[in-house]
Amino acid sequence: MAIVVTGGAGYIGSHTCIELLNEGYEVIVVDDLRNSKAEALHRIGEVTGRPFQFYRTDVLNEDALEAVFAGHAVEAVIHFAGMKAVGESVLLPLSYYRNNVAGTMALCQVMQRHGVFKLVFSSSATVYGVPGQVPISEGAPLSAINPYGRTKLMAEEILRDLAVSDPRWSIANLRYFNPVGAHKSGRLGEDPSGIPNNLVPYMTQVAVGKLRQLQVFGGDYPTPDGTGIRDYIHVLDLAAGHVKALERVKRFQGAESYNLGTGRGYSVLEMIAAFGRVSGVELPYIITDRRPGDVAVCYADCSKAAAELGWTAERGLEEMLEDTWRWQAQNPDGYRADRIPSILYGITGDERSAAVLQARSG
Ligand SMILES: NC(=O)c1ccc[n+]([C@@H]2O[C@H](COP(=O)([O-])OP(=O)(O)OC[C@H]3O[C@@H](n4cnc5c(N)ncnc54)[C@H](O)[C@@H]3O)[C@@H](O)[C@H]2O)c1
Ligand SMILES: O=c1ccn([C@@H]2O[C@H](COP(=O)(O)OP(=O)(O)O[C@H]3O[C@H](CO)[C@H](O)[C@H](O)[C@H]3O)[C@@H](O)[C@H]2O)c(=O)[nH]1
Repeated sequence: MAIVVTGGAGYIGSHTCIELLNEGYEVIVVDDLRNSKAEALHRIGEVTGRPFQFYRTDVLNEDALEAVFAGHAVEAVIHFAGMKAVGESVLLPLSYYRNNVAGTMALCQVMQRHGVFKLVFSSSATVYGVPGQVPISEGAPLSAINPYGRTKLMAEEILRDLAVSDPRWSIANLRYFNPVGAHKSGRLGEDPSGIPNNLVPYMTQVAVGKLRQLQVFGGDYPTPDGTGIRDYIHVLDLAAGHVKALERVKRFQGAESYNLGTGRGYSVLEMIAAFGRVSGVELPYIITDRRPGDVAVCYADCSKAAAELGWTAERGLEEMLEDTWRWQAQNPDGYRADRIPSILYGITGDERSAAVLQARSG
């Protein structure tokens, strides 16, 4: 039985594919590569030494998805495919609702037609809006303050309705806090297109000289040093959390939500200091105005994931930054400078349709 991983070429998806392959799962990646490179797929094969299937298609293309499900005995789906930039979602709300909400609906419709009812969904701590208290537990009030957040909230609600409508569904909504870090090999990591929105990729691009200096958004928050506090979690811990959630959806019915974080918050200035210790690079920074929409403090209560998934994050901040730094230093241009994937993979035919590709190591 196989696991379909939508968005498996992306940052969190690629690390999760590695974890799944290492655990002996059969993996089928569905990704249209709108925000990733086929090179990431090659590297999954390289570090695991295991083959997997890749279909280059948009999850909104139901005919292509049908072909994927018709061609394999699919046991469950992990649905990462989605767009994730808050600022972009304000400018392109229709694209965000279409991709993140309609895409999730299209996927569920195809799953239902093929009798596949186990789903692990990529949600976000953004569904807590401005948290009333920390640590945030899953029972906290939900709200969203931008279109991206609303897409995640709507998708979660649709999935809850689906689970109520038919007891065959088992769905885990995983609410990630702040994913950072990279694979230990230095071969896979986060490869943002354009100027990064998020703190850690911005820091590492300043450190390699691609960006001039870091702007610290706000020095007057009600926190010990005045800067924003977040719960950063290693992408390898997140990946392990997906495997645990997959095991869990095999054993329960309904829809459940789980926080995936460490339960520990760090301020921006603490992040800069820790990065300096790990990399030896003193980052130039300037404290500027607050970024609109940012909250002061956000960290998770992860006790539900510990109790029900048997999962806790194991890696600390320095390990997260060390691994990110290794990836950035070894790949200053991300996946771009490497092999030409279209030749390597022999992508044929209409790339928008489901071209079946066999990704192999070496
Ligand atoms: N990285 C974060 O900070 C964060 C935090 C919380 C939640 N999430 C969610 O986790 C998921 C994965 O995030 P990521 O950081 O790995 O992002 P990413 O952009 O690196 O990966 C997403 C992948 O999905 C693919 N994709 C997007 N839309 C698609 C579509 N319609 N059809 C097929 N493929 C499509 C992209 O090409 C990309 O490979 C997203 O749903 C995101 O919203 C991310
Ligand atoms: O250049 C930067 C970038 C960020 N920050 C600060 O660093 C902290 C972390 O910011 P990120 O942009 O890395 O992460 P966010 O917490 O803002 O948001 C991330 O986590 C959220 C969930 O908590 C959502 O999932 C969202 O999509 C995702 O980008 C914040 O205090 C922010 O103000 C800076 O000071 N300078």
